[in-house]
This record gives sequence, structure tokens and C-alpha cells, in this order.
Amino acid sequence: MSSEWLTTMKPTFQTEWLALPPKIAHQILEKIHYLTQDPLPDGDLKKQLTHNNRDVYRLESGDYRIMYTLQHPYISLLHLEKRQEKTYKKEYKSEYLGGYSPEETFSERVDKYTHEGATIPPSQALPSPITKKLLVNLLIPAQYHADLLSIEDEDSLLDASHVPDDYKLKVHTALFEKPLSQVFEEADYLLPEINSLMRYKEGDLLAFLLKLSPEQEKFVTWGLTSAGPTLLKGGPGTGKSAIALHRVYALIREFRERGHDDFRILFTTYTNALVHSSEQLLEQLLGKDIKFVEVSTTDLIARDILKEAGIQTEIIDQQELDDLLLQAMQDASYTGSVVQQKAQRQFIKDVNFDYLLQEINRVIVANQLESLEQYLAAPRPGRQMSLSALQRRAVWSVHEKLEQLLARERKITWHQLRTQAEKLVAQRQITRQYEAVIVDEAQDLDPSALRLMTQLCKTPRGLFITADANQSIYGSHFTWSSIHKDLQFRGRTGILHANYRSTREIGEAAQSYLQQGILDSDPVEREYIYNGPLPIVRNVNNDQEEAQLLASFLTAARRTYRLGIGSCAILCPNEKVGRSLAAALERYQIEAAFMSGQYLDLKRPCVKILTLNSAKGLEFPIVALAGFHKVNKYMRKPSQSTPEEQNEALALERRLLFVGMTRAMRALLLAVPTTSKSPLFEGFDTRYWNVEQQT
Ligand SMILES: Nc1ncnc2c1ncn2[C@@H]1O[C@H](COP(=O)(O)OP(=O)(O)OP(=O)(O)O)[C@@H](O)[C@H]1O
Repeated sequence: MSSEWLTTMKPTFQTEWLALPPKIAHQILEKIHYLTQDPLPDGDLKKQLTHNNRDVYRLESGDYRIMYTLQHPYISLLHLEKRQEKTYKKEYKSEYLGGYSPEETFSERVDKYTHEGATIPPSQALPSPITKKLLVNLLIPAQYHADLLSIEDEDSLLDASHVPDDYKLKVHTALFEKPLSQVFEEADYLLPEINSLMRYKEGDLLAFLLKLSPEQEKFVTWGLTSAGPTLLKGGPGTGKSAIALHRVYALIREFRERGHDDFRILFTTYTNALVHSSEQLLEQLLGKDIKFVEVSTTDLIARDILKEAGIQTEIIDQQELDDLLLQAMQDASYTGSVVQQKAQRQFIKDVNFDYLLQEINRVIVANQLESLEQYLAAPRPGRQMSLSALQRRAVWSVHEKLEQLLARERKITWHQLRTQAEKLVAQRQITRQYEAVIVDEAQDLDPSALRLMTQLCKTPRGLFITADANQSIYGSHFTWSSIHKDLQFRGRTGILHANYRSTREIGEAAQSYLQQGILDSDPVEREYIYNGPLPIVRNVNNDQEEAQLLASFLTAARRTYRLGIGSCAILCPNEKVGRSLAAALERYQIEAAFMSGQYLDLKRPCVKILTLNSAKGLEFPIVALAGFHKVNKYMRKPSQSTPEEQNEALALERRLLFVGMTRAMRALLLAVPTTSKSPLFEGFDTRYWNVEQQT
């Protein structure tokens, strides 16, 4: 009889199984095979244990017990434990299952640790020594063995600075017993066949596919064979990227079933860091089939297209571009009467520099506006400040001058690059095409990048786009069909509701902060899987105070969640600030490194310091937002000339901080400069934020 049950497993089970000697590991697999035929309790080998309103089952296998839950058609393997005297006696009562209360421990610890002269509680000894055999079973590379073998207590294990976190956590899971309540919180991974575990142990299979929720699963294949493109919307952490990855898997299966063996899928995401991690994951999941997939950012694709067309380009860097824009503002030739010219010059003098650059890049260049007339008539979605005809003429003059200056330097901007690539593809000067194009995090792509992606896809139905307007750093409102006629999602727009990344407390605190910058006002009911402590806001006066606060917070959070140093991230305004934060933390013996989006090493066991911009799409268990007191724009009142300009700029900044906050999975801290006059640091509602009590 073929089994109607499907098996999934928690990472805890996977690691505990891996830690077993090969012979026992085999026996357990046989038992699991037997379990998949009929997992229901028989009162003998399979027993039901009821506790904490949850049914847990256990299956005996020699000296081991396999704990699992059932929710038809899934069997979820939770945890493996060795039968000992105490295992028999142990009652699965609520203290055991629910005894883990991060809320209590966490706030207590943070308060305790953030006081001067605070001492950190002693670490616990390892319950059994780390052995070479264990490390080999856990597939931990030999280069880390010496470091790990010398460890005797928990903190030294979690702090081992030369060993990547993944390995330390495996050892931790194998040695320390975890309350089941914590195991329940872990994601389930699909175990396609029982033998896949063996293949994993032998190094044949490198990763397992996440089990999606029914809501998410629907979107993996949704619209796969329909006539048009599909759009998936959802707030932070709702699994848009996870679904996009599954969709690649589903597409390959679909193409294969249709008898194709020569097809190309393009998977694009927003940052280089995400390209790297998505590529790694896809490689692990797809094995040889990765040859059908190209993972890239839209900008790198645009650059390749120009190269393919034999066009040599040099991209201008931001500093140089700023200098050229300043020059263009001075040298632009304004038209009209003397009075009009004077008014235009004055407008350009008054308008905020970044605002002007965005107007040129995102309205004029990205929409390929080729004449003043086109610009005068163009809609400017997402731009709050309306511009008079005279003001638009002034902007146009600066734009023309800037183009001349760029041409003189033989350099182009990223925006120009995308536009040029798009034109080449539209004019069919490039033959590159894909059967399917998946665009993850589309909210920040400018119109030309979106058009480019649409045109690279052979048919509109091959296009799958994920987006969350409220995470839009640049704030452009999407009117999809005005960007390209093929971007018609009617009947094929899905919305995800459940946040799998952050705790309810973090998610809701971030939402309460965002309220003023909200773009997408569709009322969406938000759901969460996890709970935890309120995120913390603390005032800091100077570098030293900030470093001390960060050191205390990171230590408290890591100890509470039993995590390695690599699970911490600090998100800050720019590279200079990031580097000084890294140096300041070193003084507290906390290893930290600034990493640019391009060179992000997610595996490195240290606190990762990133700019807020490059953290998009990423996630870390513990996150602090800091370094604001060193940056002028975060310290002063907005300098824009009109209230609309101010509102727009503030909404953008607020969304950027919101993106940063929503990278946090379990613990979040915001270090706010005490003397800041910026409205960005106002509005922390004490129902959602643990705000410093004024003494
Ligand atoms: N069904 C699920 N079960 C458990 N974990 C899940 C599930 N779906 C997603 N996750 C996890 O939740 C986290 C967030 O998922 P993902 O990055 O795909 O969200 P997102 O919508 O793309 O977020 P953002 O837009 O903020 O970048 C990831 O760690 C992912 O593995």
C-alpha cells in the first residue's frame, strides 16, 4: 500500500539524527519508513502524549524515541532522544513544553546587562564532551575540529570566533536538550523520500526545501499556465522570496513534464547579497538543474546586455555624480524671459539636492522622456510635491546639462544603463530571452528595469513578480500597466498575510512606526507565528554610550536565544559610520565587521554591520539600528523647502528604517540620538516599544 502521508522534519531532528553513529542512523530511518506507512498510535510502539494543548506522538526505536506530530497529510519529525531512566519518568508537562519564556528572561537580561558594571551570568558546562566522532557525524569540516574539541562550556561554544555559526549551532543542538516548545517554533523541511536523509549524510544532497503553508503553496504554481503575468504582494517576512525560490523548482518540473530540456529561467533579486544567498540555496536544491537558472540583479543583467551589444561603459560613482550634478545646477542654461530664468535658477538653488537627482533619474531617465514637452505632460507617480511648468523647465535644463557632462566624462549612471539595455532589447538588437523571469523585491526597481525584465521574458505568463510597496526605499508608486502594457495582473494578484520572520512584537512595532510613511493602504490583516519581547528604543549621547548599549544588547540577546555571534547584525546609515561602529565594538571584545552589500559574507562568525540600504531582503535573529548621531540628516530638522518635499523625504527615510526593523527575527534595538531634532525619531508608541523610562 502506498503511503498517503508526507514527511517533514525540524532542523533539530535533522541534526540529532545526523549526530548518530551510522548503524543507529540506519535503524532510525527504517523506523521512520515504517512510520510513514501508518503514523497513528497503536498504544505499543507508537504512543500519543497530550500536553499543552498539543498532541505529540512518540515512536520507539531501540534505545531511541522519535517525537513527532501529525496534521494530515504531514508527519512532522520533531526530535530524537535517547531513552534513559529519566526519559521514562519525564512527564511531558507544561513546564517542559512551555517553560521557555523569552519575554521575561529577555527584558530582565537587557535591563541587567545595560546597567553599568553589570556582570554576565556564568556559562553552563557542556552536558557531555565534544568528540571527534560527533564532529565527523555532524559533517563539520576538519579545519574546525581542533577549536571545537577544546571547548568545555556553552558560552565558549557559542562564542568560538573561528567557527561558522551553522556548525556551532549543530553541536549545540546535538549536546543540549531543547524544550519542545522551541522545536515547535522551527520551520518544517520537506523530506521527499526517507532516503534523502541518507543522501544528505553522504553529501549528495545539500539542503531541503522549506515546507510552505497552504496559503503560500498556492502561489508556487498559481498562474503558471495562465495567459498573463502573476504578482505576489505581502508584507515583510511573509515568504515572498521563499515562494519565488519554490517557483523556480516548480517551473523546472513543469518544463520537464512538457518535454523541454533546453530552457532558461532568470531569477532576479534586488541586492548582490541576495543574489549570492539565493544562488547558493538554488544550487543546493536543484543540483545539476541549476544550469537552467541564472541568478542576478537587474543591474548586472543590464550591464551584460550592453556588453553583449559591444557597448563599452563606465558607471559613474555616486560622489562623482553628485559633483557633476552640482556643476550642472550652476551651468544649466535656462530659457524664457529674464524673470522666468531668474525664478528657475532660484528654484534649483532651493530644491533639495537628492530630490532633484531623484526627479531626473526616476522620472525623466527611467521613463525615457526625450523632450521637455514629454516631461511637461508626464505623470509623476509617487512624487508628492507638484511642480509647476516653470519648475519642470528648470529641472529639464539641469537634466540636459548633466547628460552633456556625463557624455564628456564618457560615463553613465545606473539609470541610464538600464534605459539603454531596455532599448536594445526592445529594438531586438539582443537575442537574450528567457522562458520564465522571476523578479523578487520589485518595489525598488525603476520603470526601465521593470520594462527590461518584462521584455526579456518570452511570454507575459512567464513573468512572476513579488513586491511590497511599503518596503520601497525609493517610494515610487507602482502603476504596473503604465510601466508596460504586458503588466496586467487582473485576477492574478495574490496577497500573503502571515509573517514567518519576525515576532508579532517586532512586526507590529515596525508597523506602528511606519504609519506615517505608508504607501500601500490596502487594509491587510497581519498574522504572526512567533512571539517575543517588545523591541527596545534607547537614547544615546555619544559613541561610547552607543557602543556600550550595543555590546550589552547583543550579548543579552545572544545569551537568551542561545545564538552565535554571526546571528547579530547592526544596520547603520553609511559605510563610514559602519566602520567606526565595528572598531568601537572591538573594544568590547565583540568581533564585528562592516560588510558592503557586494561583499557580504553571511557565514562569517562576527557581528555583521551593513548599511540600511544593503540589508534589504536579508534577515538576522538579532538586529540593532544604530549610528544615527553621526549623520547630519538624522540630527537636524528636515531642510527641504516645502512641506510636501519634507513629507516625501521623511516618508522615504521612515520606510528605510522600517525595512531595517523588519530584518529582525527575534530581538530588535534602536539607538536614538538624544539630541536629534529629526521627526524620524518621534512616534515610538509605548504599547509597541520598550521605551527608556526617563529618570
Ligand atoms: N511556511 C514557512 N514556514 C517557516 N518559515 C517560513 C515559511 N515561509 C517563510 N519562512 C521563513 O520566513 C523568513 C522570511 O521569508 P522571506 O524572506 O521569503 O519573506 P519575504 O516576504 O521575501 O520578506 P521581505 O520582503 O521582508 O524580504 C525566511 O526565514 C523564511 O525561510
